[in-house]
Amino acid sequence: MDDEIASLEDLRFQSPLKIVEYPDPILRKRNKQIDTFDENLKKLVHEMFDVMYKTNGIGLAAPQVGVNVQLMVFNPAGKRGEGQETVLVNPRVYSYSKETVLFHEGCLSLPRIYADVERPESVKIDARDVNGSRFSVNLSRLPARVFQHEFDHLQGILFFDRTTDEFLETIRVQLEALEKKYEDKTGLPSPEKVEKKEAAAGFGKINH
Ligand SMILES: CSCC[C@H](NC=O)C(=O)N[C@@H](C)C(=O)N[C@@H](CO)C(=O)O
Ligand SMILES: [Fe+2]
Repeated sequence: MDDEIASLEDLRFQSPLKIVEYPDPILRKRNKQIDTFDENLKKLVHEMFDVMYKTNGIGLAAPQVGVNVQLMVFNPAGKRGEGQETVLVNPRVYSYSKETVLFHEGCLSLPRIYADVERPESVKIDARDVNGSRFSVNLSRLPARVFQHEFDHLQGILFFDRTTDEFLETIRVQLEALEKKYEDKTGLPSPEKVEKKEAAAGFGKINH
């Protein structure tokens, strides 16, 4: 676990939030712990839900909007006013179920790309809420799936890092198109290429 604490500067953001797409290096950076529970954090959370709903998401991690801190929001219903909105600050996993399930997953940072990803069916976590109060919760089914997808973002892992090389071949063209889009937009070489997956995957070894 990364114990570095985010400064006020690290928590600064620009409205309206925009989704950061692969292969932007922001998605692979370390995400710092939050210990400032103020109005700025509440505004960031509110705007994260806004952009998540607007882009047809069901979960969003702070690095996906360019803020490298340990924060995620999700609502498996995907609509404001429906389902349950969850905000997790500095989440930690206590345990994963042995039972795993496959799910067809998409990512707002990899538009229109989907993959079957195997993950534990349920997970026990603890976290702080937006006011800084600690709580524990057991998640299963879709909430557990979304949590694990967002928790990966907080470790710099993208869902295609968890697929087989054979599957990767089937989405290579789409990943390369995103790499070209990044190069055209920034004038910089893509910081990672799909064929260099092994070297570029996150900043830690994937455990399951
Ligand atoms: C199944 S976990 C997906 C979480 C992801 N969050 C951030 O990247 C996300 O919201 N992805 C969307 C593409 C998504 O899953 N949208 C839903 C509802 O439109 C879908 O079924 O595609
Ligand atoms: Fe994602």
